[in-house]
Amino acid sequence: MLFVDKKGKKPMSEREIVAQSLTFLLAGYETTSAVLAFLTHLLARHPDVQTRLSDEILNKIGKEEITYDSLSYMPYFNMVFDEVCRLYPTASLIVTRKAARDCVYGNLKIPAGMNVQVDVWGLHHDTELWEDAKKFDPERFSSTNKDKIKPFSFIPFGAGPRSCIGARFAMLETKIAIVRVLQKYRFEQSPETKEELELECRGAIVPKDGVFVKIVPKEQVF
Ligand code: HEM
Repeated sequence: MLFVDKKGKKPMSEREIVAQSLTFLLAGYETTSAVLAFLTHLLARHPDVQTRLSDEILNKIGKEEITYDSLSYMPYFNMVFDEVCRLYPTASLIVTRKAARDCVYGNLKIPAGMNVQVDVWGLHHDTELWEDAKKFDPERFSSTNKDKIKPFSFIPFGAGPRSCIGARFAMLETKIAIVRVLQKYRFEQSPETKEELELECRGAIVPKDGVFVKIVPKEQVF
């Protein structure tokens, strides 16, 4: 990537390399770290979910080294990850588009050239789309329930040709981090653990004062 293009001809300029690196750092760092923070908080608050996730890790990986293959089939992890991204779509403010032509939706006119922002947060918390929308419930994404989700009502990584290029990578990073910890420890609530997190927007939507949980060694380290 650094020195030649796909056909092995024109090298990337230094400016292009810096731009790509910055995009990956900015788009990829804060978003994933926020998801990890939200996930940690929710696991501490929902020990039943954490136990099921730990059991999946124990069954699929146990004390073995993590590999790409061992991470690829973890259906419960995927459900938990999706539900965290539904409740806390950290990058919901960057899903924007410029109208290519005049459009009319009901009473709303959108002239060509207008910038439009998709209200991802609103979609993910809409009580007409999600039953008990505030509840953390990974079962919404089980193989039987998933089909009931309306198209485009769940878009933590955006949608279409300009959707997040790092979505699979983000999921993989999150899995590696969480599997590593849950192989040996569990998350528990501490006196500082908040019931409702305060949020702030720093490009990504993040927990305002971080999250507080206890990390306790498992009695039986496997
Ligand atoms: C959980 C973590 C992440 C979330 C929630 C997230 C979310 C998003 C969203 C919502 C968009 C806009 C998509 C659209 O407008 O339709 C986006 C774009 C993008 N993301 Fe991510 N992202 C994450 C992680 C990453 C990672 C790890 C990378 C790279 C290593 C990355 C690189 C990018 C890039 C380059 C774009 C711009 C794509 C384009 O304009 O074509 N993201 N991301």
